[in-house]
Amino acid sequence: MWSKRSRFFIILALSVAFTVDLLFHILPQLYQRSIRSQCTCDEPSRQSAAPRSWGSSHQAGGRSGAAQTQILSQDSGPFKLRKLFSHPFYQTQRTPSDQLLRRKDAVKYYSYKAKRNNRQRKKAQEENITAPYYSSRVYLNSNWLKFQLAIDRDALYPRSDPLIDRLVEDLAGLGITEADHTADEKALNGKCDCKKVVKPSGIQLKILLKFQNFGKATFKPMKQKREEETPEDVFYFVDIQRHNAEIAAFHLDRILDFRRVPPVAGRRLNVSKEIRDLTRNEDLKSTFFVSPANNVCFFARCPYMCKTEYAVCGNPDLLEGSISAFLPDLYLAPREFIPHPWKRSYTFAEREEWETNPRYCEKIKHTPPYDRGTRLLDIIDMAIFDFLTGNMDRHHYEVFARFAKDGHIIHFDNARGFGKHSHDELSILAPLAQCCRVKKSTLFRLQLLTQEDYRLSDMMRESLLGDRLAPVVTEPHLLALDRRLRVILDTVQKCVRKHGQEDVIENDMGHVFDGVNLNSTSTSR
Ligand SMILES: Nc1ncnc2c1ncn2[C@@H]1O[C@H](COP(=O)(O)OP(=O)(O)OP(=O)(O)O)[C@@H](O)[C@H]1O
Ligand SMILES: [Mn+2]
Repeated sequence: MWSKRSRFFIILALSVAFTVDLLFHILPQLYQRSIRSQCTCDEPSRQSAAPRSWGSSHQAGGRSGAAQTQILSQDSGPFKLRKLFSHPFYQTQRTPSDQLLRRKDAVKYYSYKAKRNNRQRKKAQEENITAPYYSSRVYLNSNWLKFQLAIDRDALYPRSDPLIDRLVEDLAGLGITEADHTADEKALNGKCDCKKVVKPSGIQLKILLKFQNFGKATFKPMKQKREEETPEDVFYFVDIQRHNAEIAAFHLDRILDFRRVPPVAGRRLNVSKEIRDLTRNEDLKSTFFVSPANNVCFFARCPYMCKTEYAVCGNPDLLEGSISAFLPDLYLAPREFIPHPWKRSYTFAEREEWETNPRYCEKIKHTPPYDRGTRLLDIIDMAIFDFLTGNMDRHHYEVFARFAKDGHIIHFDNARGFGKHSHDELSILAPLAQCCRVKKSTLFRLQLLTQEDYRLSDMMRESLLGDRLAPVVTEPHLLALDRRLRVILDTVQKCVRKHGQEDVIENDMGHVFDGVNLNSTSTSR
């Protein structure tokens, strides 16, 4: 058998092997496990983990502290939301609607643009910029194109389609290939050849992002922390834009079943690597600087009011913001830009007619495009939506030109909502209060959202947990939604008392819910 000496060496070798295993495998694993059990796990890196979206897989990941704890405590995702979306009020079928785009035209147009981009790539490489190559394989099957192709006369996206959740995941996680000023900022600098210039965008800073799959989006950076309320003396037209309001508005619009806000996701960008290094726009590049606190900052270059005081800064590079999916290019789907009939005066002293004339709605009712179809009712839906968020900045609205008077309104630009949770701005409800009209479908859903099992604040809380920047808004803002919902329903009730149900409630649901007693879903709780 083995000598004493070789037995000694075998034991020694085994002890060394065990010690190595203990030191380098067992202990680190135990340590990791103990950390994981306590950690509030910060968001993992951008590309490695797309945010968990409610429509797809339901494991918790990519969440920060409080939000993650909350998700883990609810076994498998958004019970309440799923229950809401399967309620009969959310199942009504409309007749198949007109699509906005013809697939053939869209594919031809984007293929042309991809080819043009590929040609520019060559030039860019000569300038030492790495530009991406777009093959049709990259974009023909992508969620942004599917989203654009699904837009129809009734809404920007279909109900309960997992496509939207996948698109939101893309917005929050896909690799960015290029950054630029948005078209309206280019127009201000005289560099836009676009036929349809929208309007000056003042001090608001937005960035156009292009993704690796040829999709596009607008990024609005964080300017105000979630916890800050807009000070009382600030006028609505100089109020700051809030990225979290853009995100929350998308979720609210979906919960109300309007589906008129383009999909939005929250995301933290590395402003050096994902904006400065990826832009070929020298103007944009030149607005970057390092702050005294060593943070990377940049600002909007525009003809008035844009100085470094209005800059946004990363920490030191990371900056959170909202990313909104692009609607089809204006070449494919031109939009009309229409002044809002209840727009506010954008001066300190002047008043608009709707503020002084109690019969203003009568006049509007007889003015095209409000004299037929659902446009006026859509404006009232938008007033309800804006009252809930507290957004007073609705000066214009946009519709797809192709649908003319029959198309839905697009709820663009919701960044001035969620400013004050402690104040309900009743004047936003003027279209409803003055016209005393509301769609039955809207009213039914609003009433449903006051019920214990479907409470609006609970729906919003749950829905927003799906965003990477959760919690997107603070608790008082969520509770304000319930309070404001009651104000809306009280306004409708007053109208019904004055004019009768027939005159106030527009039956857009056919006879399916004829048996439902509006009072059985009453506002009082
Ligand atoms: N997701 C999008 N897809 C396509 N176009 C968009 C999108 N978001 C914004 N736009 C266009 O850009 C315009 C300005 O956007 P938005 O109002 O959100 O920015 P803003 O900085 O608040 O501008 P403003 O100060 O003019 O209100 C919109 O009216 C719309 O025409
Ligand atoms: Mn705006």
